[in-house]
Amino acid sequence: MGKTLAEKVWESHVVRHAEGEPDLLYIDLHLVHEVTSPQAFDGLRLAGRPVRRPDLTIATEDHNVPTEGPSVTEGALIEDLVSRTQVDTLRRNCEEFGVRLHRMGDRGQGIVHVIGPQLGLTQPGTTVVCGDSHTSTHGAFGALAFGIGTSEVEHVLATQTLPLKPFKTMAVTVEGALPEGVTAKDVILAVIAKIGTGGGQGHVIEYRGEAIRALSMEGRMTICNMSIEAGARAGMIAPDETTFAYLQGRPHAPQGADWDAAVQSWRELVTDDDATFDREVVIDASTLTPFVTWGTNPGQGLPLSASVPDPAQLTDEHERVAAERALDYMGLQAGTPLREIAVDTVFIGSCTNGRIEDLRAAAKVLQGRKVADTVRMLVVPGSVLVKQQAESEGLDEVFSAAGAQWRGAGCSMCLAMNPDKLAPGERSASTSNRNFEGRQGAGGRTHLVSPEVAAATAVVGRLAAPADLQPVGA
Ligand SMILES: CC(C)[C@H](C(=O)O)[C@@H](O)C(=O)O
Ligand code: SF4
Repeated sequence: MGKTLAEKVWESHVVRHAEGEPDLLYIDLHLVHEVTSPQAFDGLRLAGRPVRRPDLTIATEDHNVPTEGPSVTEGALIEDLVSRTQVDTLRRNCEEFGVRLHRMGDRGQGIVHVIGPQLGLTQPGTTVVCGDSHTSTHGAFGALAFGIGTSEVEHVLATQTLPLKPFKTMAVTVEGALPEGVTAKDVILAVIAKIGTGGGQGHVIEYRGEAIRALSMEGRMTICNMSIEAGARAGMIAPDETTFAYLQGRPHAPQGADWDAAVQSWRELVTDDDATFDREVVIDASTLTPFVTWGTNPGQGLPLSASVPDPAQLTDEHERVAAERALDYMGLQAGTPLREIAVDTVFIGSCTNGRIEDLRAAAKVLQGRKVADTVRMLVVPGSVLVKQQAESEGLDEVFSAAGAQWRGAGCSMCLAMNPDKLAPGERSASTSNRNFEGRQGAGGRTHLVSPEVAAATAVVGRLAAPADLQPVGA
């Protein structure tokens, strides 16, 4: 019987298989950041072990870094003591164990899931792990990419292998072409709303179909990034010409004859025609529209044209209670049109939507327009290279002229581990991936949106799509 893409990558990495035991898989790339690595390095130290493959391990500072102020512009110490300790600990660990680290201020620094692809480290058919749930992002290249816990981080540091339990396979096929103005973010928010936050549990999702094939690599990363929000272990997209074109010439991509050989083998990385999936979901792309969340999990989303749902109409008891609680936390009334929800903060950034195409899309909406007086808008590039690219295209000037704040690279307001936070009761439209209670700051309220919707929302002051805006100059 044929094999799925995920099964092919898995099987090519098994270094030990024994009946009734997890397979031991070889890991090609281990990404490290400051939050989930300290105890792992402590464990190595205690056991007197080195890092087995420092050359396959790469670290960056992202979650705890401020995105403005002297620590960004002048290399001053991070003011917050907890954040400073985390970052300093990573620096000491990387120094001691010989791991490459992209520190604040380096050209290569940025969010862990932005820098791997950007450097050409993330390649088709590889296994990629990181102590971070959004490692699924790298699956956009046809890599099998998992988030792991801190004890697993230690295992990979020590052995470059990882015991993994078998997974189930799921296909999400998005058929047809996306309508004008509908983005990768809208697709994945719609997928999660359809299958639920537990819908992918235990599965590796492969995204397929014409609408997925038509996406750029960055759009594909946005989709795979949020697989974890559907409960999946990983998300994948088979590599194709788009993938190869993105990778070619990147610092760590193969070169010359090696490149040709690599592309030839990468072409094999497709699900066989006669392979079967444990579960299949089909979505008609033509039915999709800009999508926003109204609740406190990423599955509580609806088309922007809809209204806040009435929990009383939900038949599932669990869903009803969750919706009631979400509306209470979010300060929303059932029946309110989503377009009437006013926000005070707009955040563009994160490993979901902090890449150059996201910034271009937002700048295109803001060009010649102004952010509403009632809104503060943060635009945070996912990496220093994204920042430099954006500046070379003049995007920073578009953002600044519109009244948005142009920041340094990092996770920023995606999660409240650095100074970029919502105050209690504040409401954001955010291009990040999680809208949990307190995610962007205690008491903060988050609506997940695409960069285009975020930018239009900043202009209007209420949830809006670019199509809702007056033409510039009108
Ligand atoms: C801090 C880290 C462990 C966490 C994750 O695993 O995803 C963070 O990146 C997040 O997005 O919530
Ligand atoms: S940007 Fe957000 S989701 Fe991505 S790694 Fe950072 S905190 Fe996690």
